[in-house]
Amino acid sequence: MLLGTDRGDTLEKALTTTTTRTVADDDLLLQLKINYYPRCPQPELAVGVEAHTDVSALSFILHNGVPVLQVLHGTRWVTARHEPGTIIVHVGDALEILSNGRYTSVLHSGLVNREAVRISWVVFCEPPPDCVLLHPLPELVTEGHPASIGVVDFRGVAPASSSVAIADHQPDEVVCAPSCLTCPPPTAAPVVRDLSRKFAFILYVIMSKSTFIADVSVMRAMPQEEEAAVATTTMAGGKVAALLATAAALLLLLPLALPPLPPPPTQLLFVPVVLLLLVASLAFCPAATSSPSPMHAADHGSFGTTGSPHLC
Ligand SMILES: O=C(O)CCC(=O)C(=O)O
Ligand SMILES: [Fe+2]
Repeated sequence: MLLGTDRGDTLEKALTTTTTRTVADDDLLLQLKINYYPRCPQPELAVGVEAHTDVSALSFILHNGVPVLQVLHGTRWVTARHEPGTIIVHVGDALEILSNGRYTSVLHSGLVNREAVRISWVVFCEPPPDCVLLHPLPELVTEGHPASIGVVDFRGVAPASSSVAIADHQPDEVVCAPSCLTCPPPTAAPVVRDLSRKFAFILYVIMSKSTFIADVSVMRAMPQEEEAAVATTTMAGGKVAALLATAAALLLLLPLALPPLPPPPTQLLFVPVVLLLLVASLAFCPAATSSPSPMHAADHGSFGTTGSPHLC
């Protein structure tokens, strides 16, 4: 034991002696808590587990090696070493009290990682929750080392004079890594991607409809004999419009293929809008002067080249 065999026995006895009875060694409570820290795209904005000390005597942390555990060392937060195949052991509040501050309970917190999920299995070794009263061991209270704290109820009702933070979970509390975990709200990227998707769809529908509407209007406006030529022209124009519409849709869909970070390519939205305007102008505002002959209509190649003043 940490304080030597004799004191170890004394500590153990203190941990298992209640106000009403003396309990056996195996009455020491071992509580298992499993923490799951999801990946987080912006770890600097998130907290996995807030800074706290464990109320236990000792905590044993089995971890999957993702180094997120922070420990206050003097005045600096340092990342605890996460050696593969090792466990991390924390001194908790109960041991700090019993040892009269010779061991100090570790203030620690958990961050989250951008790339990796962190999982930890923590075993808290604690006195039985019912009615154990903790106080510094008399052997460790001397003139030069007065009691750092009076008697405290392990349930966490620490007297005001207590220098020890009775923090973290209570023995019978349902522990809560996920609810302690706060990940920042989604960045704008997914929102923009979602908008892009909707916008692309709407745009595509508008494009196909406008092509269709233009075609029908053209047909209505044309004399019978020009219909065949105009149909050819419209088809050629329709192809250009369809191409432009597809390009616009592709540009809008592009953000979907991009990773969630870095920042959203908002400016991309302008390109399809310009294309849309271009197509619209081709569709609805053909050059007023162009009056293609049946022979050359197809050569103009511009969408909706009808020469019809009705459309513009
Ligand atoms: O996940 C860890 O390494 C620490 C978890 C912790 O501090 C706790 O559960 O009390
Ligand atoms: Fe902890």
